[in-house]
Amino acid sequence: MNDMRWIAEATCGQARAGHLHTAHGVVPTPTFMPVGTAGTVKAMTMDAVRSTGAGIVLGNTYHLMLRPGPERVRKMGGLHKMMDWSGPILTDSGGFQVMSLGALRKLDQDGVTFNSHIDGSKHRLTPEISTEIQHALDATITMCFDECPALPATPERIEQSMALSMRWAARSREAFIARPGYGQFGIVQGGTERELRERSVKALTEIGFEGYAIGGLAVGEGQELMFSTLDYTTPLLPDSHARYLMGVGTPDDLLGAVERGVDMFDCVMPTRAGRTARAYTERGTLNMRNARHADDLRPISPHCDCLACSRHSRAYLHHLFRSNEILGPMLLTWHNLAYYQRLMRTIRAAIVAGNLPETAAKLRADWAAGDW
Ligand SMILES: CO[C@@H]1O[C@H](CNc2nc3cc4c(=O)[nH]c(N)nc4cc3[nH]2)[C@@H](O)[C@H]1O
Ligand SMILES: [Zn+2]
Repeated sequence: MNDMRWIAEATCGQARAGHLHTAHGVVPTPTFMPVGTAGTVKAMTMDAVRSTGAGIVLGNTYHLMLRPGPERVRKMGGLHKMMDWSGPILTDSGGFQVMSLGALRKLDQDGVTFNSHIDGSKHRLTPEISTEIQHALDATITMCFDECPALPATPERIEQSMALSMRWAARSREAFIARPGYGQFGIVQGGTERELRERSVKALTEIGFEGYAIGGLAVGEGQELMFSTLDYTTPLLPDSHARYLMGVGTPDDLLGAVERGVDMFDCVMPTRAGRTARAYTERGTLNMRNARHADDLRPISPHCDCLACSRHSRAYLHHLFRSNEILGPMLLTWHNLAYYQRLMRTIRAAIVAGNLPETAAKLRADWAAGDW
């Protein structure tokens, strides 16, 4: 097999459908990656994740390096065997998690020194260390080690941070060990500053990667600014490579980002919502703790084949969450991930059929129509 590659199948406006060919299998895009932060998609067995139709999952270098640690992951046969997932795994590089999780951290030109949020122990991440850990984890897709500046930030701060991330991208690429079917993605930075985004894309495409991520977004800037940043950033990226929008998003975010040329997504929303009684459906979201569900014998969604919808009722989910039963978060996480995968399949089919505008209008109308 050659290096990992994304092969286009169809376009509809800026939107693209294609396949990501990897050493661990082929993934149809657009695709949504369930978040498996610490080597588990929270509240899900991997059989359940597979049943939703997920093709690729995400892991986090930051969490896995702290616990169980790369050496123990290796002793368990590597991340794929440890998790019971033979498909592709994309690992984030740790910088974002350090900045958003690490209690105490010191950023310097060479990397980041931080104390574990678990036990306070001292650790260091650099482009080389992060890339080596991702290699030890046998990540199918390795992410560059970057710095994602917290917003709001001055254009000067964004520019300094982007320039640092581009230097770190070159060092990450230098440390990457190329293997057939494996790849490394560069991460575009530059906040919501058009000229900085353009410079970042130029720097990354001159280095050359198997795919490109758009970072520095979904950090509180809001959907309008995220979309306007995508409007001028995705068209600058090579048509022949996969594009991954990090940390996004709601169903409406996913649809709008696919319309702007994005192929890959990851977000904690469907799994986090599943644990907090929030159900995603074709008609918007439901709070399963709400008393109005107490006697409702209908499934969460009539269009869903997940275990919650095929075997149980809204009344049962309501009962489970009111009783704080562990089965509640399990079933609702399963449902939310099944909904996200069904949504991506619907969007993908519309791109291939050439009717994404009509399908998008129907999706938005249904979300606005409210519960059945
Ligand atoms: C605002 O909600 C919080 O934010 C996260 C989602 N938003 C997000 N933006 C990201 C940007 C980057 C980046 O620039 N670089 C790297 N390496 N990884 C990233 C990961 C990201 N995730 C969720 O954790 C959620 O809790
Ligand atoms: Zn369901």
